[in-house]
Amino acid sequence: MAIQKVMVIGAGQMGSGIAQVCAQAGYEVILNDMKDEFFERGLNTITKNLARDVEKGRKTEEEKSAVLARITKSLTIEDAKDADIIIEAAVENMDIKQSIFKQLDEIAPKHAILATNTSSLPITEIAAVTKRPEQVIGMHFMNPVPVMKLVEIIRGLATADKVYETVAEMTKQLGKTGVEVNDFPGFISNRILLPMINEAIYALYEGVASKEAIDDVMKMGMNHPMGPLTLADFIGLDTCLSIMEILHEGLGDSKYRPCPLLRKYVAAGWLGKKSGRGFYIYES
Ligand SMILES: CC(=O)CC(=O)SCCNC(=O)CCNC(=O)[C@H](O)C(C)(C)COP(=O)(O)OP(=O)(O)OC[C@H]1O[C@@H](n2cnc3c(N)ncnc32)[C@H](O)[C@@H]1OP(=O)(O)O
Ligand SMILES: NC(=O)C1=CN([C@@H]2O[C@H](COP(=O)(O)OP(=O)(O)OC[C@H]3O[C@@H](n4cnc5c(N)ncnc54)[C@H](OP(=O)(O)O)[C@@H]3O)[C@@H](O)[C@H]2O)C=CC1
Repeated sequence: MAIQKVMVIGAGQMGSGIAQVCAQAGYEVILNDMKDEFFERGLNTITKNLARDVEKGRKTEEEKSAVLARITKSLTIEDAKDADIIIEAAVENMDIKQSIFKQLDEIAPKHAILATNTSSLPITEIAAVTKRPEQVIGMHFMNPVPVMKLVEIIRGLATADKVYETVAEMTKQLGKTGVEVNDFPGFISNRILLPMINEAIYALYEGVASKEAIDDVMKMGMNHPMGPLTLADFIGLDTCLSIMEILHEGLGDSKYRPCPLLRKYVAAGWLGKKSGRGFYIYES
């Protein structure tokens, strides 16, 4: 199936990045969020990223305008009616994702693929609320989307081979590398990454070292580009907590219990970079 029109649901840090790389690859993109201000915030991020590319000589002003012209605003899920693929990047919450997929199943054309950028939720459970589970798949981009090469492509229990192949081909068109993964909580990326981040938070909670020291050890000692606490802030502490809860519940092992300090920060609204404060404080 030839994909021409892509709808992205959620214009947050991931949705805006996905919309940008799709538009850069020549796809027509419908970028959806619930409120105008959320869409505008997402478009603003895309515009800034493209402006930086122009500044650095990687794009011309005309190319920047052409990418932006391929992105259309949407504030209603009804706009899925003529999309070939919908990539959902709303918040990491099963009820919200199932409600979106139920509606998409009613609205989207029969041939349309319903993909989710979930970090950890079972694809099979999301697919189960639709009448087309064979057309539901995980397309897990990494943050920041315009920079990171990987897309984990996750097959749900019922995902058809043809759908997998179409998504693998689209991933290549986006200039990314797809890696095939089966449907288990956290897939590969977050099953390995998040316990490390959670352990770093435990180290802080138990007073083993300061946040800066913990980050320095992993940056300078292990050559990680960001320390784990900086990375947690970058991902979003709400998303980190959701992923740990899904690992804990889905794999049933106490080694995945979320650190109480992580829960406390999320309860306080300290969500990391996106809210201005997490382990560190950020200027807007
Ligand atoms: C939670 C999940 O489900 C899965 C996940 O995504 S987990 C998170 C995975 N991501 C990571 O682990 C990221 C780790 N961090 C990094 O790789 C790097 O710190 C980084 C790429 C984010 C920034 O790199 P850096 O060298 O520290 O900073 P900087 O020099 O400013 O940026 C490097 C390049 O990335 C670009 N960049 C940085 N942040 C960006 C952003 N948010 N959006 C777009 N481009 C960005 C910069 O423009 C720069 O490009 P050029 O060098 O070509 O101009
Ligand atoms: N952060 C990361 O590093 C990564 C995250 N992911 C996954 O991507 C998804 C999005 O995460 P991220 O971009 O960080 O989160 P953000 O909080 O930045 O963005 C989510 C966006 O979706 C909007 N939204 C919520 N519900 C709906 C809905 N029903 N319809 C349309 N839009 C909606 C939110 O609006 P509002 O602000 O009102 O809630 C917000 O604008 C999650 O599933 C996450 O697990 C995957 C890879 C990496």
